[in-house]
Amino acid sequence: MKRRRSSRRKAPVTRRENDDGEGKESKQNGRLMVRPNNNHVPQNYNDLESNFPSQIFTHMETYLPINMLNVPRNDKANYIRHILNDYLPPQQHTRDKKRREYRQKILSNYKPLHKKLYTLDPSKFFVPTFLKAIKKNTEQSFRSIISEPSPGIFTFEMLQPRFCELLVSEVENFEKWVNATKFQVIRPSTINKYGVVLDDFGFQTMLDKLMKDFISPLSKVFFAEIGGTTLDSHHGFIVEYGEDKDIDMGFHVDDAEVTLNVCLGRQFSGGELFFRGMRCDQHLHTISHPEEIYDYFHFPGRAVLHHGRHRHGARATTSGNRFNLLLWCRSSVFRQMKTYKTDFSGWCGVCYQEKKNMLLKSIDETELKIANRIYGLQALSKGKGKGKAPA
Ligand SMILES: O=C(O)CCC(=O)C(=O)O
Ligand SMILES: [Fe+2]
Repeated sequence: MKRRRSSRRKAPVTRRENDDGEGKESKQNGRLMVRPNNNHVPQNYNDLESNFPSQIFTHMETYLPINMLNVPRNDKANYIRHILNDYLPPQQHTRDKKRREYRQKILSNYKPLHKKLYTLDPSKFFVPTFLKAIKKNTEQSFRSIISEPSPGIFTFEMLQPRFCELLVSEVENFEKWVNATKFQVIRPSTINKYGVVLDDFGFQTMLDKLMKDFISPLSKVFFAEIGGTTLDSHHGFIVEYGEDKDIDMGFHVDDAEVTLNVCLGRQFSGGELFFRGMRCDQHLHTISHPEEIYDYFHFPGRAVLHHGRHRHGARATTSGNRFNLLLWCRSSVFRQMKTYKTDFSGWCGVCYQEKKNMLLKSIDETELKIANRIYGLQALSKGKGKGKAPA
């Protein structure tokens, strides 16, 4: 089974070298206070060009030493950036810089076909049922539009047909530009030969809003245990299938905590998603149980929301063309916490079974101990009875 990775970044699943590395590394560049200064109102860093989400800067500002709290914003940003950079391996600095340059090259040369797609307009993008449920923002309102045909797989009507049509034509226009200019385009992941990364040609802000305002409310309810409450970055792309495109997608897990997958059309047959249960890293290659087997048929405008570690693949698109919008939503907090954990019984099918078996074993052992004890006591009292002198 493959682990799908975007060509943009590797899944940071490796454990940090030493547990108190934070303090040691930070000392070289700057210190943070142990507790935040709750009286200080931090500044907004939304417009900052950085490898890290802007909220991290706002959050970390409250931990700055007192003499740093009121210096110019740029100085604070640099101070924080230095500390954060200690956590990035040097190769990633270079990788991120290259990616920024790559994006800049596209942005200054590619002319969008439908500019209105680049700013999220809920009334034009989403179907009314979806909008209404998100506005209400309750588990009940979500459940009224969502079905869960198999545990952890949520499906619902999401995108308007017109929006799907326009997005597909924008993607085709981008592909046309790539071909005409012979631009060396980076595909969405290590597996795709076709498809485009939306974040690379201007959709970053729109997709960020999509994640924050429309996917996070759902993931907070349905994926709280796997980082759904703290989504803070994304990788957004389009996959393209058909005779002259990718045919299918092998069995894999996504480099995401929560994956949104919406079919944009057009006409096609085949292309079903097959799911085979959620697994942690350690149990990625274990067999599936019958109750974990589920096949999903794509339908234009309809979304599937699932855990990134829910093993899946896509069967061959046997005729026509299929375009799907994928948003891999990630949580840096969850990933950091995950490195200190070994038990994922809350969602990994095998961890769950192992924990259950251990529990059953310990119940059996306790019962045996109790039985032995009772038996011992009975034997003792019988023995005492025997030893009694007859009256
Ligand atoms: O083709 C699909 O619908 C699934 C694509 C997918 O799983 C992915 O891109 O990670
Ligand atoms: Fe996937």
